[in-house]
Amino acid sequence: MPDMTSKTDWPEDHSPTPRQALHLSNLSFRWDQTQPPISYPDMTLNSGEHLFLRGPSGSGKSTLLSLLGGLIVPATGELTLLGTELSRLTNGQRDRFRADHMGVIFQQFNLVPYLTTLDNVMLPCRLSRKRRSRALPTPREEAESLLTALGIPQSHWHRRVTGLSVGQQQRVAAARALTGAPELILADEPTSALDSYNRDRFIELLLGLAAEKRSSVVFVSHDQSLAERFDHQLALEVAP
Ligand SMILES: Nc1ncnc2c1ncn2[C@@H]1O[C@H](COP(=O)(O)OP(=O)(O)OP(=O)(O)O)[C@@H](O)[C@H]1O
Repeated sequence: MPDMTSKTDWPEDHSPTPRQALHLSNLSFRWDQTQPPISYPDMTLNSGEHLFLRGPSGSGKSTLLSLLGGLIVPATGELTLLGTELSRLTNGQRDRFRADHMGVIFQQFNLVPYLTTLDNVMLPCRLSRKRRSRALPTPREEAESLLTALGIPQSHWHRRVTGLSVGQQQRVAAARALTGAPELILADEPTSALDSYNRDRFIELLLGLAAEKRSSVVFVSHDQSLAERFDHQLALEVAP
């Protein structure tokens, strides 16, 4: 059985932000006919709440992030993000939806190697007018304040991002995910390369900045000790 726990009550919401960040109903996905489908428990995450997603290798954590990111479409069921049922969108509309509403932090960070640190952080604002309009006071100033908050020295801002350490690149990826206040941040094992001090500090910063921007975080990790920092947990199991 999935383990879903809720520790917080959602405060009264007077903003125009949709109340539900995500809702899964009867969701399943099949990579190919030789494998059993991966089935996901029904769940709802309210706007601004954070979800810790865990489960053994092969249980479908990364597959769920790909479904949430609209990179693949479900075999059955519904996946509703911010009130929009993703499978009703065309491929192009899903790409636009992702650019407008989601920040992603993957294990390999996916930073653009020939761009500077600052240009990497501002990239989502170049790709989405919505993100640009929410990057306050300006995309550049927001990028600078995120980099400062995440402890990236100013001397690194105009360097190619590949010149930064792995831990620094990871924080640049977090700044890029947060820029333009997307409603949903998807993070796939972003702390796997860090020692426990830097891991704790990174999560504190990520959740603190996400709270400022009222973004929901879906965070995948094998590290159960991190779970208590999240509003909800979802435990997946490998299909029999
Ligand atoms: N691109 C793919 N093509 C075919 N099968 C895939 C693909 N990606 C994942 N799978 C299969 O789907 C299942 C779930 O994989 P997934 O990567 O989602 O698990 P995970 O829980 O993220 O694992 P890990 O903790 O090892 O990253 C596995 O059986 C895997 O082999």
